[in-house]
Amino acid sequence: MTLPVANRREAAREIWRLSRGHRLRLAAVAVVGLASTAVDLVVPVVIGLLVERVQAGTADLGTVLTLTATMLASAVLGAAGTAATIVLATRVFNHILAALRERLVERGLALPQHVVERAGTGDLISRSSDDVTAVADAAPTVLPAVTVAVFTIVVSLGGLAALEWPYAVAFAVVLPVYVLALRWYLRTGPAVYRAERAAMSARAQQIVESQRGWATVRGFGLAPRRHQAVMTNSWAVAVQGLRARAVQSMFNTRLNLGECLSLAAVLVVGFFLVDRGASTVGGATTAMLLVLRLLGPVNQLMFVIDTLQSALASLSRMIGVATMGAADEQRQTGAAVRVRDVAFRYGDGPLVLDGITLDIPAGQHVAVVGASGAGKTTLAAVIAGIHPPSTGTVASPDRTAVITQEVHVFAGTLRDNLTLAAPAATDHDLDVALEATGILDQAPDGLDTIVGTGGHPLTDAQAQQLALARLLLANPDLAILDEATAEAGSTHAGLLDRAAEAALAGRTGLVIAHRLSQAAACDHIVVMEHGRIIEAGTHEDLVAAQGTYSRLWDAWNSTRAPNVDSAPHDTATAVRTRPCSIR
Ligand SMILES: Nc1ncnc2c1ncn2[C@@H]1O[C@H](COP(=O)(O)OP(=O)(O)OP(=O)(O)O)[C@@H](O)[C@H]1O
Repeated sequence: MTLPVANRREAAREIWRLSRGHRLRLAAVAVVGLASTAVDLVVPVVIGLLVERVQAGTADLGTVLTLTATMLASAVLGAAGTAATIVLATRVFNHILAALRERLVERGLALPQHVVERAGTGDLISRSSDDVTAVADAAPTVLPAVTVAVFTIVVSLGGLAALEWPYAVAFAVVLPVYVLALRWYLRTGPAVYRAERAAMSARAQQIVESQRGWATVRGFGLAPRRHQAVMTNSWAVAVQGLRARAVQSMFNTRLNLGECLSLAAVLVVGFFLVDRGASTVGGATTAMLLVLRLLGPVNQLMFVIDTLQSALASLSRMIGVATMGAADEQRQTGAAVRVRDVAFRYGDGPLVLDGITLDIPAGQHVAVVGASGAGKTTLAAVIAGIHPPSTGTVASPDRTAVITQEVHVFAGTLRDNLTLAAPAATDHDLDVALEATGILDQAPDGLDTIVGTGGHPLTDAQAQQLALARLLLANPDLAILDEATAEAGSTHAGLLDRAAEAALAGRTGLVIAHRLSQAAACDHIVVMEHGRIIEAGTHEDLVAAQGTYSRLWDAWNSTRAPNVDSAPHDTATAVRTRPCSIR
């Protein structure tokens, strides 16, 4: 599933909305642009006059100098006006584009994780980089060019008609050639540009994935395969780029044909008019110059439409994300969790969760146990809102924190690492959290202890404690501990269990329990097998029921050493990696 692309109407509506507050400036861009174009058109008229005077033998030095000065003045004024138009337009569009980019980034960051995962982060990155650049490059030239071209066409056609109507007709007869060229281009161009952009997105995705997973790529010797994939994508970009350039050149050929036909038409008409005395040579000269003057902006308009098409394709992709609904599929329920008849499958794969119904009342702690692959982590992810259920409904607290085995320690002080979760927390708050999770006495410089790369080394268990302290500070309504203490050795397991207990106290909790002592400490336990809940109840109920849990409990008791924390992990082995996330 890719991220959405806005259609033309949605894009226009969003641009109009973003232009609020800049409309006066936009009007100024149009006025200055139109005025400078009008001034530019003085030149052909003056040259025609000059030709007439020379032909009539009335062109004295004074007349020539006056007309030349008029032409120079209009050329300078026209150039200044065009420059002013470009500066004004650039400013206005930069403001609009900045607002759009902000919205894009804001929406992109707020997108549910599963949406980004399915679409690929490369697509999102490409939209906020390649597409923004494409639009930014196009914006300052498009508006002035369109304004100038439209005005020039209207004024020049009016001028031709005022000279002699057949001139205007001669040009108008050729206009369908341009219209047909444009229609062909608009039909062909956008799809080619979109394909080019999509290929660029796919390439970005491949590169991002290879860079992010470099450790895996190296570890499994996947470099040649990744390299091949990037090569294939780069080739696709090149092929799509060639197709786009081919379309451009076919368009140019059609424009050249239009240019040639319009000049020929006006020349032929001019010849007949002058021959019959219906027009002067000066008039015919002005007509030809007006047509020549027209061709520039007409071609410019066509070329801008080319850029415009490309920019619009990018703009539609940006607006598609910027206007994505903020709706979170999950319903919120205060601090309780309600799961109803949930089924889930990864892509087109088999059902991984099937008919799951579960209630976690506010403030209660539920443990999930089961063999590896039973679906425990998937259930936690569905409840956390990381994956939407395939069918059924999930209602869970808005503020949910998930801790997995993979905890990231940022380079910096313990204080830096903790204030990530609660920027407004005081040192006292941080100390309390560190103390509750038992890490404070292991930090030589207290909150100022430097950790992360090059700093005081933290064991995996200490990193877990740090994550639990962050969770305490973030103070979510629901804490999901997915294998948070699974890998702790005998010395640390007790510490981690106590840290987890402190982190869960006073909030709703879902614990993927690997040591059954963890499960026994919870209010309620569900046992999963092949994506289904096969048993549920309190520890005592389940032990008394003599079912799967009871067998697991006996096995676990028989293998554990006198120190309960030294027991092996008995219900699951695989470790899933997902960063601690707080919604
Ligand atoms: N991203 C994924 N894409 C496809 N299948 C997946 C994915 N993640 C998990 N699975 C499959 O879903 C099933 C349930 O996996 P899950 O990790 O939820 O089980 P688990 O009970 O948490 O196991 P463990 O304790 O080993 O983590 C397994 O068959 C697993 O292979």
